[in-house]
Amino acid sequence: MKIGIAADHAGFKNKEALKLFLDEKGYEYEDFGAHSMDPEDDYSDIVMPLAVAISEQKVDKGIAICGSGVGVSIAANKFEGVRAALISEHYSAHQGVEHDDLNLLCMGGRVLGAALIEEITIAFLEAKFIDHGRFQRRLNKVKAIEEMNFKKL
Ligand SMILES: O=C(CO)[C@H](O)[C@H](O)[C@H](O)COP(=O)(O)O
Repeated sequence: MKIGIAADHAGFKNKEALKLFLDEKGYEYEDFGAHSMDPEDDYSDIVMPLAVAISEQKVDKGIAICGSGVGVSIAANKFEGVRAALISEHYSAHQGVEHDDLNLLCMGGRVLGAALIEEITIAFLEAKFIDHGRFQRRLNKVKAIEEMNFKKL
């Protein structure tokens, strides 16, 4: 599984800590930045390369952290094929993947502690989409909405 991670200035320290945790657990990942704590590393800029990689299926699952997790989730969901959600507890982290094929986990570095970020991350990474029945039907409807591309109407 190819994993990508990204964070703005507000999530930078969380991302660095999460990298150590992922190393310890044996996950391989690509760091899409930011690579320092520059306050001009805005969430929209830093999440874009990761969202593009997910959209182009170069990355299977992504993790994005900003101060609240709101900014990165809003920006990332503008990209085709990206299903980003702001998650702050264990249940939604795995249910989001199992039912909704969540592929970008967004978290708030100013909201969550390190232990919870780690627990949520593992739940998200270990979960698999249940690719049949009502979950597939609902996902197909979400994809159909995406394909309508309302801006062109
Ligand atoms: O949470 C965020 C967006 O939802 C951002 O990461 C920032 O934390 C937030 O906008 C606050 O920005 P600041 O320039 O660090 O005050």
